[in-house]
Formats: sequence, structure tokens, C-alpha cells
Amino acid sequence: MLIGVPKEIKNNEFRVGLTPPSVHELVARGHRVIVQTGAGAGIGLTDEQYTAAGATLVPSAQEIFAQADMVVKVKEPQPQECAMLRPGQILYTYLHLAPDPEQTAALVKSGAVCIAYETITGPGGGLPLLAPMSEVAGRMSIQAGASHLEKSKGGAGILLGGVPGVAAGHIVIIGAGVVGTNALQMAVGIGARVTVLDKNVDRLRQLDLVYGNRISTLYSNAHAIEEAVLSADLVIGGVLVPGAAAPKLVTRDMVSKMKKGAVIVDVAIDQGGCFATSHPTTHADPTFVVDGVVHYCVANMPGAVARTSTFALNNATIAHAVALANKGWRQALRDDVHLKNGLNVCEGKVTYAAVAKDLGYDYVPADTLLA
Ligand SMILES: NC(=O)C1=CN([C@@H]2O[C@H](COP(=O)(O)OP(=O)(O)OC[C@H]3O[C@@H](n4cnc5c(N)ncnc54)[C@H](O)[C@@H]3O)[C@@H](O)[C@H]2O)C=CC1
Ligand SMILES: CC(=O)C(=O)O
Ligand SMILES: [Mg+2]
Repeated sequence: MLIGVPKEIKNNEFRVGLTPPSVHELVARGHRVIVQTGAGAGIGLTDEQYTAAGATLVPSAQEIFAQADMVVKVKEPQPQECAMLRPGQILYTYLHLAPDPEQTAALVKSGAVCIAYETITGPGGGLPLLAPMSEVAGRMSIQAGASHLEKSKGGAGILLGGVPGVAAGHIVIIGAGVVGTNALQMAVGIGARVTVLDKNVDRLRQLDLVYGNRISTLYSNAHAIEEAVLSADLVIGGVLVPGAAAPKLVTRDMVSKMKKGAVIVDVAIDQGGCFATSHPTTHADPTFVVDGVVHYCVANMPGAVARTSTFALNNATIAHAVALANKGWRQALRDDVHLKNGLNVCEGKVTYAAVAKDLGYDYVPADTLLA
């Protein structure tokens, strides 16, 4: 198979779909890989490293999309990339379709076979191709929050760890999945007071066993969320209903009653966000203020630590990339229910139930397209 890797074009996005070691994995199995010139330059992955791994460099994204049987990316395709996809071509990347009707319509129109990293499941449960980026974003959420609590960034002027004689700041984490537990690890590490909420009591039980009385755990409902966020200096939003638009758990009214200069980091913004007042921002202009509360809503947080993130992502994506290249998409999906769960749009049909429901498409089960 001919596999193509374009340079990412989203704002401040320096990750790349395949590292040179991943290129080597594919080439060693008899596949050809074309990489756009300079695709990894922003994170020190040179064109020479790609050619040494067996890739051929091509100068433009147009040539990558025109030639490749499978395009491997990181972020959802931007409108000009959607326009270059063609029927039957495999697109393997993050998509986050539920909050994005324009992208969904463009992918349906393209006729391409669109496999979303974020809905591929794992034999042990969970979302193993989302997990590494959630680890990164969860850890980053505390440093982003701490930074924006500084006066010069619009925050209240609070040091989360406090100092002897002055109380530590209060961090509230909504959602105790991968983002939430990684945020929690950092929050405890800097000495903040931490409250974590989830609907899954087993998750809270596990965290209680690890952290004991260093944290407070709360069952997530509207009352508990309101009480927690009103006393918070920093709120992290890390909820997920897989594939679906994020539930708006923090209302406009709650935000209006929060402390002035408090900070919200809505990590779930790539699924639409879990604060009623959120909208996506970029690394170039990461925050806005509503009712005196600083909102950080960057939809590609791991792009800021693009080198770490690229290697972590490739560790999780390469095995399925090899399967798709070796077997073709139909057989690879027939052989692996977890990879099949990644199919969101295929040959003009929406094949992921939560996306179809949220955006008003007919849901066509993947199996009907694999016969
Ligand atoms: N902005 C960015 O750059 C990035 C965003 N993300 C996003 O972060 C979000 C979270 O991802 P993960 O932690 O990997 O998901 P996860 O599935 O590991 O955890 C989500 C948690 O939310 C909980 N939850 C669901 N409904 C809830 C409710 N009503 N109240 C409280 N908790 C609730 C679930 O029980 C689960 O524990 C996703 O939308 C993901 O796409 C992930 C990486 C980067
Ligand atoms: C998961 C995601 O949206 C990201 O890594 O950018
Ligand atoms: Mg997006």
C-alpha cells in the first residue's frame, strides 16, 4: 500500500502522523511511504531521518492526497484537506465529529473511509489511541491552569501550592478518566487541594485507594458540581461520553457565580466542551474571559509538546496502521472489532451511532459495508 503523511496545518500543530521509526515499520513490510517535505521539521524530525527510514519526500500536501491509498495524520482534516480526499481512500487520524457538522458533511461527501483514533477501543477496555494524548493534556492542564492564575495572564494571582502560612489553591477535576487522573497526579504533586468528580463510583474508589485523604472524591451530579466549582480556583473539564458531544455540566449561571480570576481548562473542548461558556481556542490565542473567569479551551493541547506527543501517539497508532496497510481496510476491520469501532464515516455513510444521533444522520452499521 502507498501511505501518505502530510504536514499538519492546524494552528500551532507540530505533531506528525508517522515518526521515522513508524515509517520503517511499514517499509519493512513492503509498503511505500511518502512524507511531505518538512513534515517533522518543527520537532526535530528531519527529512534525512525520513528518507533514511525508507520514505520518499514529496513537496506538497496535494501530491500526498492525490497519490496515497491511506493518509495518516494527527488532527482532524481542515476544509482544504477534506476537499482533497477521494472515494475509497483511507483517512486515519483524530476526527472528533460529534461537535463538528461541517467536517462531518465534508467527509460524507468525500466518499473516503474515515477511521477516528478517538473511538478505537482496546481489548482491555478504554480508548487506547486517545489515552496517550489524554495523558499529555491531563498533565498539561495543571501547568496551563497554574500559568493563567498569574495576574499577568488575567488570573486571580494564586499560587496553587500555597506557601507555609497561606492556604493552597483548590483544583476541581470533573471526569476521572485518563485526563482526570493525569491532572490529579500533577495537582497532588504541586500541593493543591483537590476535589475530583465522576459518575463512575468505581473510578472514585480506585482513586481513593491511591490518594486516601489527600483528595476529596464526589459523585458527579448538578448539585455537587455547583458546590465544587463555586469554591474552585481552577476547574479542569475531562468528561467523555465516547464519540458523543460532551455534556454541558457547568452552566452559564454556575460560571457567573464562580470566583473572579478563577481559571477553567476545558480539555473536553474537542468534543464540544463541558462548560456552557466554552468555545474552542488555539495555542496562538488560548484564553478568553466570561464573567471574570479565564477560559482555556485549546482543542489540540498536546500540540504544544509536539515531540513528546508524536512519539506517544505513534506508540498507540502504528499497530493498526500496519494492519490496515497489510490487509486493506475491509479485512482489517473484519478481523478486529476494536479497529472497526474506529470507523466513523465510510463511503458516504455515517457508521458511528453517537455521531449519527448527535448530527441527525442515518446510522449505517459498519458491518453492512464490510460484507
Ligand atoms: N483538548 C485536547 O487537546 C485534548 C482533549 N481530550 C479530550 O478529553 C476528554 C476526556 O478524555 P479521556 O480522559 O481520555 O476520557 P475517559 O473516557 O478516560 O474519561 C472520561 C471520564 O468522564 C466521566 N464522565 C462521563 N460523564 C460524566 C459526568 N456527567 N460527570 C462526571 N464524569 C463523567 C467518565 O465516567 C470517565 O471516567 C475527551 O473529550 C478527549 O477527546 C483528550 C486529549 C487532548
Ligand atoms: C485528542 C486530541 O484532540 C489531540 O490530541 O489533539
Ligand atoms: Mg476539532
